[in-house]
Amino acid sequence: MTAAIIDGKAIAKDIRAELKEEIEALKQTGMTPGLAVVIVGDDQASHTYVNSKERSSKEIGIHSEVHRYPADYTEEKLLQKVEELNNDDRIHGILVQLPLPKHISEDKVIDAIAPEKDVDGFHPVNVGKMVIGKDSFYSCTPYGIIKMLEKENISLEGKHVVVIGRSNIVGKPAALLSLMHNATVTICHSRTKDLPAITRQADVVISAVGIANYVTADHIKPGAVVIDVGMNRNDAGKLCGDVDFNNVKEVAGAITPVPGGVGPMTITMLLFNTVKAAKAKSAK
Ligand SMILES: Nc1nc2c(c(=O)[nH]1)N[C@@H](CN(C=O)c1ccc(C(=O)N[C@@H](CCC(=O)O)C(=O)O)cc1)CN2
Repeated sequence: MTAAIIDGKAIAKDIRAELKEEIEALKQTGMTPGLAVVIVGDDQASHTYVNSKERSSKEIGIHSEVHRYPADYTEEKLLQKVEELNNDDRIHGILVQLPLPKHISEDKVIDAIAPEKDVDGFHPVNVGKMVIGKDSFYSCTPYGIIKMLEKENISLEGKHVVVIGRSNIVGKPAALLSLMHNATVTICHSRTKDLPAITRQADVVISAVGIANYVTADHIKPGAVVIDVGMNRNDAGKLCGDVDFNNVKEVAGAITPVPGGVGPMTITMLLFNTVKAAKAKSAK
């Protein structure tokens, strides 16, 4: 069997086109969704992601602001900036790019963002709502996985989803969102014993461990769906996921590539959440 390749780029493009139309309609009512992105420090990959967020926002008509600060910017000043953006009526979504420099507490900064503007879905209020199955802003990468499966007509109802990784940003929300879609969910992590024995029971494997070639063909039940969230560099410096793609695709029923799988959905769901925040504001 050779797996169907799930094209995240194409799905992201379709969703962005839908959002563009929705924004045009919102603009007719006098509402322009606004997104503020804050970045501290000089991590090159983070700057690339932020530039992409700015470009993607503008392409679909979102008012976009990026606030760039040097690595020695203080926590106090950053918290003040967040407060200013919380009170800015043109801004419906606020995102602080992670990771932050070590001297700044990510928790403090995330907690300072108004939950109704937390388009990253990282604030404890939004995480708590998700845990109890309520609508909220969901973390963009796992939400992107769910949207991607929906667009591919892959239902999670009654399926066994095995998530590898327990981070607050990907692993835990991916598990909770799968549960919300009536999957039976297992979370595996670095202390899990006999991982392949568990993943081989899965109808859907979501890997978010950050180790190249961690998931091999013997981890996968024939025909299973394999979602690769990893972003690693191989020995040749090439971007690759957690999954041994060439061998796993011969066993799986469907698989996401890296690049071009889950990655493009992350920024798309940020745009989606920004439009959702703007609509919620205009409904008030
Ligand atoms: N505040 C946040 N910080 C971070 C988040 C986040 O969701 N919110 N996620 C990651 C980085 N990230 C967005 O910020 C992100 C990562 C990857 C991609 C992506 O499109 N990847 C492409 C490959 C890109 C390349 O060639 O390097 C792909 O997989 O196809 C988008 C966004 C950490 N920080």
